[in-house]
Parts: sequence; C-alpha cells; structure tokens
Amino acid sequence: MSRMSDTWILAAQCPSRLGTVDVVTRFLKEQQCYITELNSFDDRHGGRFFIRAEFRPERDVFHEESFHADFAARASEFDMQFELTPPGKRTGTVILVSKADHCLNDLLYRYRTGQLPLDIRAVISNHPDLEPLATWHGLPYHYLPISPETKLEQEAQVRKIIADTDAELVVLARYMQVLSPDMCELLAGRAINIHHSLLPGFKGAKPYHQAYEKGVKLVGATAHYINNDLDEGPIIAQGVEPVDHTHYPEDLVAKGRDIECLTLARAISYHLERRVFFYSGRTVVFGN
Ligand SMILES: Nc1nc2c(c(=O)[nH]1)N[C@@H](CN(C=O)c1ccc(C(=O)N[C@@H](CCC(=O)O)C(=O)O)cc1)CN2
Repeated sequence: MSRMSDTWILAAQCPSRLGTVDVVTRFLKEQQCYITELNSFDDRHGGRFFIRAEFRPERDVFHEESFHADFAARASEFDMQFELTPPGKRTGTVILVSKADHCLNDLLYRYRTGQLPLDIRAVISNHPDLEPLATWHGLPYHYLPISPETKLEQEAQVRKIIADTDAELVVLARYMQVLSPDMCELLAGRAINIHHSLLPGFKGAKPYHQAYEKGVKLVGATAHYINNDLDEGPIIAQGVEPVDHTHYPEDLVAKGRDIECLTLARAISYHLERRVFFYSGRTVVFGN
C-alpha cells in the first residue's frame, strides 16, 4: 500500500480530445522526467478524460514552481485541471471515532510504521474509550460528548479542531454520528468514512444485523467520501468476506472487522496518492 517516496504525482482530467495522453507524456519527457507509472481512462459516455502519472526527475535540480507554471500553460490548451504532488508528502489528518477501536488501531499501526504517509494531528471522539490508544501513539485526543441538545455545539468544536490543526483529510473510523449539511460542505472531497456493509446495501445503523436477517453469503465494507446523503457518498473502495448460515450477527461483526480495516486503509492510500477522481457523483480510481 505504500509507494516509492522518490516519485512525483501528476493527476489531471479534461474534456475528451485527441492528444491528451501526449500532452502529459511529451511534457514529462521534455522536462527529463522518467515515468514510473501511467494510468489513463476516457469515459466515452460523458466525454471526460483522466490521467495519472508517477515520475522521477532525471536531472539534478527540479524546480516545482516553474514545472507547475510550464505545465499549466500546456494544460490550458486542453482545458485540463491538474494537481502536482511532491514525493514523501505527509497529509495533515484528523481522525473521528466513537467506541469501535479496530479501524483506529489499524490506522495507527500503518501510521506508526510509515505505511500510510499521514501526519495525524488529532483524534476526536464522542466517547472517552479510545483515549489510551491515541495517547500511546503520542496523539492529542479530544473527548467531545454529544447529546441531542449539544450536537451542533459539538460539531462546531470538531470544526474548530480541524481548522486549528489545518487538517487536509478527515477520516471517520467508525464515527457513529451523522454530520450536518454545513459540515459535509466544508469537508467535501476530503472526508472518508468506512461503512460496514457493501453499499448501497444496508445503509444506516447496524448493517450486519440487517444482513443477517437477509441471509447474505457475503458481508463487506465500503469506504466512501462523506456527503449529505447518508452513506451515499462517492465510493472509493469496497471489500468482501464470505459468510454462511452458521454465522450469527455477532459473528458477522467479528468477521467484518478485518475487511473494514483493509478497505479503509486502501481508500486512504488511494486518496493520498491522488488515485481517485470525482466524476458525475461517482469516482474513477486508478488502484494498485
Ligand atoms: N452526513 C453524513 N454523516 C455521516 C455519514 C455520511 O455518509 N454522511 N456516514 C456515517 C457513518 N455511519 C455509517 O457508516 C452512520 C453513523 C451514524 C448513524 C446514526 O444513525 N447515528 C445516530 C446516532 C447513533 C448513536 O448515537 O449511536 C445519529 O447521528 O443521530 C448512521 C450511519 C458518519 N456520518
């Protein structure tokens, strides 16, 4: 899930047109940059093109500002929007949790071992249970309890922590509170939730119990961006685990934990590596 930290990432999208691959690859060659990974997709239904290149400069000095300005001039001819990400970037992140600890525990292991290039700046929860886990990792833990009367005030406190820490990414690691429309607007495209079912199936609370009642033969997890339609945000990654009639709801909950952790970590990795593009309420994902 981790990537070579010496490569740059150029992610771009534009209206479909002849020459869109060439404008990227030719520019990188002219800039003496060696392409180590290249993905592209052209959506013939919507007439939209997507490309992602990982590259390594083959010259001694690489000036990001002039590279960006020079490519912007080329990209403008194709009405191309792009993003350039430097090697080894660690993304400022805040993690929201409630009581379930498995996803937080897994993320903190991947953070501590460098597998996910995160700069975790705070853990926020509406319960006190997971403070020891955050503290062991040397991370600030903000216990912000919620009641129906204090939900909006609590969310204002969450918003302030996100702003004060200058967090770019917000991860809902089994955070069991619905975010307000204003929060969803603030966090559009940068808040990732793990839902413990194969969406769009079994939305809302207790999806494993819903699945049990339906006698499913697969349980799953879905990592998606948050939006105002509960559990309907653009999907980034999904994972499945076979189950059968011998599994009761508590067994499904237990079997689902690993796939939730892996699916969330995979989605975060894709986000950090600019492998995810938004498109018509869905995503284009250049996975690895
Ligand atoms: N605006 C959004 N907020 C959240 C989303 C989302 O997609 N859009 N995903 C949820 C996570 N989630 C399922 O994955 C989920 C969490 C909570 C609930 C819910 O009914 N919560 C109740 C309170 C439950 C409790 O106190 O234990 C509520 O908020 O009133 C449903 C689904 C995270 N937020």
